[in-house]
Amino acid sequence: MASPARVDLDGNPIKPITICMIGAGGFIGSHLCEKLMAETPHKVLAVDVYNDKIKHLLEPASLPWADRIQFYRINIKHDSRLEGLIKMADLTINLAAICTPADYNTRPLDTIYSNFIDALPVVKYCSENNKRLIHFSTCEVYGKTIGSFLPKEHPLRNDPNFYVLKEDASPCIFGPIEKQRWSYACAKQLIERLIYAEGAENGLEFTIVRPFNWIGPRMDFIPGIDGPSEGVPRVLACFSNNLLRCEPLKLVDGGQSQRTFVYIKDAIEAVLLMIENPARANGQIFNVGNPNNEVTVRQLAEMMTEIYSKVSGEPPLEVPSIDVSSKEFYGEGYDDSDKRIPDMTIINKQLGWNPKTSLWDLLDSTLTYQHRTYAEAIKQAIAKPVASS
Ligand SMILES: NC(=O)c1ccc[n+]([C@@H]2O[C@H](COP(=O)([O-])OP(=O)(O)OC[C@H]3O[C@@H](n4cnc5c(N)ncnc54)[C@H](O)[C@@H]3O)[C@@H](O)[C@H]2O)c1
Ligand SMILES: O=c1ccn([C@@H]2O[C@H](COP(=O)(O)OP(=O)(O)O[C@H]3OC[C@@H](O)[C@H](O)[C@H]3O)[C@@H](O)[C@H]2O)c(=O)[nH]1
Repeated sequence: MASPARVDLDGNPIKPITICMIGAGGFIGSHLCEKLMAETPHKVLAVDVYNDKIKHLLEPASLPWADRIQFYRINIKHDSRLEGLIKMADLTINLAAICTPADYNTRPLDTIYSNFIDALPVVKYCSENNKRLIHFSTCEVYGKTIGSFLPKEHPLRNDPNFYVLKEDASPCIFGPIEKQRWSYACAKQLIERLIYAEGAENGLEFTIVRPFNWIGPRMDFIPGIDGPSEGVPRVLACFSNNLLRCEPLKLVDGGQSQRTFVYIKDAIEAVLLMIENPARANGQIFNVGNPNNEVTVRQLAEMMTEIYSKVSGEPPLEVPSIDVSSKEFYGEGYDDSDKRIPDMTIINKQLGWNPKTSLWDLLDSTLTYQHRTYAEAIKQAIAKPVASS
């Protein structure tokens, strides 16, 4: 019996489309490709310089979706095939970016080029060819909260008007130019403004996504195992690496910054709704996060330590964390977002989406994955120098 036709939020049947996904080999791209292959009839032209995270979707040729996904090893900085792929597709999703904070102040030029200049042709080709674009921006475009400028004990710091981040109302507050941490946020803000202007002046159909710390399996890399030993990934991978190696977790400037974390699988549901409901998503900027999962970085470290001990069966370290200064950890020019609570009004109204997974549950499944994937390799890497001496 044929499976029932899939319908959108307004009850209309969903037609299969072709998606040009740029940055498909990254963390978010790999989960989005998985979802599209397993649960939809859509085709994906997967563009990236790497494909390790989607290899399991590309091989063997007997996979049920083999004729619906094709990988193109393309650096969008300089490859004339890009326009052709955008023309072949109904929708382009641009995920490509340098997006790890350790790069923002140490490789500021690459960061600005990657997040602004390299995204320009993608926007231009979509606009000129009347193709829909879903562009990945960031919650970092909000920068610091208004409340962060009030004295520590000021009562208005507890007023949501001073910290909740709203797509259509909140200002974007960055530090001075020498704090190059904000070069990423600034480049992302300018490409958002350009896309918005293409919509206003030339009718580009666009959706902008502002992810609020999406985390889960396959995020970044474990230094010395599947990435450079001196590399500094985002916090989930940094802390996972410390836990796997039985080293104290490093709390930058005391771990006082606050974040809300959302499970990648919840967030991907929101992206699928955007893909399949263009009438509700076009012209919108969406916060995608989980306002209920807020912790300080210190609390995150404590929670991950407890969960990892349960998952691995190893007792927690006697000294589970140490404080490091941001200058020591990231170098000159680092700065930080103090607090990130997404307002959910727009995504609720347009797409009826809400995140489901608690921080405890998402860390439990993610750390189970990290342990299963890396514990043995770390053990061998640690044993190596001893064995060869
Ligand atoms: N993960 C999050 O919580 C988060 C938060 C805010 C914003 N974002 C945004 O979402 C997008 C995806 O993030 P992610 O977490 O999957 O990062 P990621 O680094 O895992 O993925 C980015 C992918 O883009 C590819 N890429 C970069 N430059 C390229 C180029 N010139 N040509 C071809 N491919 C290129 C990389 O190889 C990588 O596979 C980024 O734009 C990022 O700024 C993510
Ligand atoms: O080992 C570590 C790593 C990180 N941290 C802290 O943990 C917090 C989170 O750091 P992450 O590296 O995950 O990145 P951030 O949340 O600061 O920014 C991220 O969020 C939005 C996206 O656009 C980007 O993926 C990235 O810029 C920061 O306060 C950082 O200083 C530690 O205390 N210890």
